[in-house]
Amino acid sequence: MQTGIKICGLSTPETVDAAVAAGATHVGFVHFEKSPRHVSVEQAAALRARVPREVKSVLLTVNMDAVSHIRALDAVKPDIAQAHGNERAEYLGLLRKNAPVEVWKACGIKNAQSLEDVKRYHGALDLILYDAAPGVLPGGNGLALDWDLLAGYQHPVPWGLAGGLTPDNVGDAIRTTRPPLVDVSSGVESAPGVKDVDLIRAFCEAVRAA
Ligand SMILES: O=C(O)c1ccccc1NCC(=O)[C@H](O)[C@H](O)COP(=O)(O)O
Repeated sequence: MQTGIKICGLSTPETVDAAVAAGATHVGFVHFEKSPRHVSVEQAAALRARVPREVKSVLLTVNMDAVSHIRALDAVKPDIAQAHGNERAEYLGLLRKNAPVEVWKACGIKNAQSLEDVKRYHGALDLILYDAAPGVLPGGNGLALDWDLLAGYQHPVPWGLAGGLTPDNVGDAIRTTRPPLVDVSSGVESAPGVKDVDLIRAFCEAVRAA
């Protein structure tokens, strides 16, 4: 099956259109003020409105209070809410009950124990996104996790691979871990927060060629 492609941290109409044209299956908007990719709820709603129905939109947040989060989801109307902080399973369950979205949880993977630790979320989410452990930011740091930890792992829930992926290494990542979905942010940027349409295209081509 073709690997899904999520281009995350898009903040301009041009790069959203480029990601869609390049064949991304998911586009992500980061609503987190400390991020160089931050967009306001209003900006995220305007970007989301450009996305055709066959491409899924993701609103990424970090440790937001539940009421503001549900309000933001209501305004942006993404297909998916991606929680990228220390949100608990109960919080994800609350979102699932109160917003008409899939709920994804990003988890930093340091070692084999991390894979055990994320089991606490099973049952409370629709997809788990394995990322590198947090760096300066909770995500979007361009850091890769140890792909060998995922090689041959029997995943109990739907999952995706994030962290340090680039057009040059995504083929190796796919061959090693066989992910249903890959997620990239800084690997398709010319500077933090500045997406590069040529890199977006190259990334999508590399995924399809893998
Ligand atoms: O991208 C950000 O700035 C960000 C900030 C806070 C939490 C998460 C963030 N991004 C998460 C993503 O979905 C990234 O695509 C994922 O962490 C991979 O990032 P990268 O290693 O830069 O490709």
